[in-house]
Amino acid sequence: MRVITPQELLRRALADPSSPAGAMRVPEFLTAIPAIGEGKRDRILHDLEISPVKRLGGLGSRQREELRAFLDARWPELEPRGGRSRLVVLAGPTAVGKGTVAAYIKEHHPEILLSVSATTRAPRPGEVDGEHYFFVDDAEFDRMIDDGELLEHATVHNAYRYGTPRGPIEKALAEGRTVLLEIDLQGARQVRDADPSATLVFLLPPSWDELVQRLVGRGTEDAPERARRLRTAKTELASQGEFDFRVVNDDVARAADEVARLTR
Ligand SMILES: Nc1nc2c(ncn2[C@@H]2O[C@H](COP(=O)(O)OP(=O)(O)O)[C@@H](O)[C@H]2O)c(=O)[nH]1
Ligand SMILES: Nc1ncnc2c1ncn2[C@@H]1O[C@H](COP(=O)(O)OP(=O)(O)O)[C@@H](O)[C@H]1O
Repeated sequence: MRVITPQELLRRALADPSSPAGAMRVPEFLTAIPAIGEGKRDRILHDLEISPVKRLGGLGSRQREELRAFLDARWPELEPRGGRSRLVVLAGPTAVGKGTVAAYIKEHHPEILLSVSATTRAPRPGEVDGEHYFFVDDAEFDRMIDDGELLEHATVHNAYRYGTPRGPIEKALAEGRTVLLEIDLQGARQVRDADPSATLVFLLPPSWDELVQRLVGRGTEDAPERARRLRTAKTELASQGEFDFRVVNDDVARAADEVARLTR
């Protein structure tokens, strides 16, 4: 049987406060950890300013951060996140807001590395090489594949090629950082095959109509291209069951924080 680490228990409690883990009182949680007796338990509660009647699922954001930091500092040797690697994939249908949510995470959770992909498409106005994408030509993209530099790659929307450079990810993971990949469904499947312990998150629109509104509102595709993408979106939505977590992008900040929380 796999032992559930305190970190994993806390993660479950925060992901679903109505779960058994969420209903657990903090003192009970602490004393369930080997090496924490009643004296130590009371000192921790006092230091972290957590009331003994608090349940894990009811912790405020500052308290949960402090509790997590405390656990991480105390048990750095524990395997992170109950056997899952810190490689996290964010996928979802066109215009659901993947780019927007990923940009929010990059700004508000600087501890998470947002992977920069290579692509054969041309830069759009304002896009910076090496920051938004590594813009390469077909020959260079082929070379990267041949030299094994890409963790995954795919042709997206039947147009350009996109791929995830392996080097920066391996370096960040080795440093214990979380790495977020914002890639398409084909790429998500390749990552899962390459690393079954990766965490796959599927971003959902609040409704189909809202998805259509976002695609139209963005104004970056003409009508035939929008129709084509919406057809693809239907098949992509049907694959959401392959993912470990589903997050509804109703509000950017809320959805981004939920994704960031799942990655801990
Ligand atoms: N497989 C894969 N897909 C990627 C990668 N980088 C970006 N994508 C996907 O490529 C698609 C097109 O991205 P982009 O050119 O920025 O245009 P967008 O449609 O406006 O987001 C999006 O669905 C991204 O998720 C990558 O490295 N690998
Ligand atoms: N939670 C949200 N509420 C309203 N509009 C959103 C939300 N998230 C994203 N959008 C808007 O939807 C459009 C598509 O978002 P984008 O990030 O480009 O999608 P994707 O990367 O999934 O194709 C953009 O115009 C963006 O501003």
